Amino acid sequence: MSRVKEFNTENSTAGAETRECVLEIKDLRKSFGTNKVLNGFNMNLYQGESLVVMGKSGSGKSVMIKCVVGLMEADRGSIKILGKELTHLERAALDQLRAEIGFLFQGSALYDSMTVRENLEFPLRRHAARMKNDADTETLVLEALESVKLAHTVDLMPNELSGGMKRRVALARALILKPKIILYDEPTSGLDPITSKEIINLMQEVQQKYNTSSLIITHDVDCARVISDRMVLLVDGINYAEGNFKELSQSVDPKVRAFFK
Ligand SMILES: Nc1ncnc2c1ncn2[C@@H]1O[C@H](COP(=O)(O)OP(=O)(O)OP(=O)(O)O)[C@@H](O)[C@H]1O
Repeated sequence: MSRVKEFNTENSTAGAETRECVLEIKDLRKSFGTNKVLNGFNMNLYQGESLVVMGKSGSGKSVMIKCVVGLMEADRGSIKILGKELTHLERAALDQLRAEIGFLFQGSALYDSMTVRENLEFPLRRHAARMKNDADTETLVLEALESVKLAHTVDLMPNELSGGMKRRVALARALILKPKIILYDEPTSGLDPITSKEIINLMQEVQQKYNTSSLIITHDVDCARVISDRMVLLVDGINYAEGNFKELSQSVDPKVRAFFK
């Protein structure tokens, strides 16, 4: 019997099964010595949806993301991205697949010694082959910056930008390869409520414009409420509960309730 508590009423996963699964995680396990961090984690991200994964500090969210992007090797389990099993891929194929995933890391992670333009050109240079038939670099850089309403900052240095602007430039950089999936790691952390709202609005806009699927790791209940089509709660190393925000926030299970206090 499944251990997962599914809150599967109304529209949470309705229709999800008929959509393409762009990221499928099955029975993911990762331990460090005796510390069993992921203990059979399962998750599906479907085309076009915004899936929020919430877990308390130290629950293994970053470990899960690192396994997905290939920065960490899982002990067991399967990760399929766009139908391709990660563990079976050679380096070149893995690199190609990585170009299908955009990341927005905590703290933006822009290169401080590069201009905004150079920051955005960086992934284009790394994946030059992917973009060879596309518009020229300048057009792509400006298009990505326009999507986050910051085309006028193209020649500025990161230290000339506010925290919220840096986050938006980082989002533009994540978008520049036109990825099918975007992974957001705590997209609103360290931002004030108004700037957080701006970022959330932009995340929704780019989702529509670029037709991406989003996996969002966050502690921010307000962010989860606004952005999630569906949520997975990571507790005790597993996908403990799944459902939409309304369903989960009305749960009587103490482990689920703890997220919404
Ligand atoms: N390289 C590592 N070596 C040993 N233990 C690790 C390593 N990386 C993570 N861990 C352990 O795995 C557990 C989960 O860490 P992780 O960073 O995934 O938590 P998290 O849910 O992302 O937390 P936070 O919300 O605070 O960022 C922690 O107990 C951490 O100490």
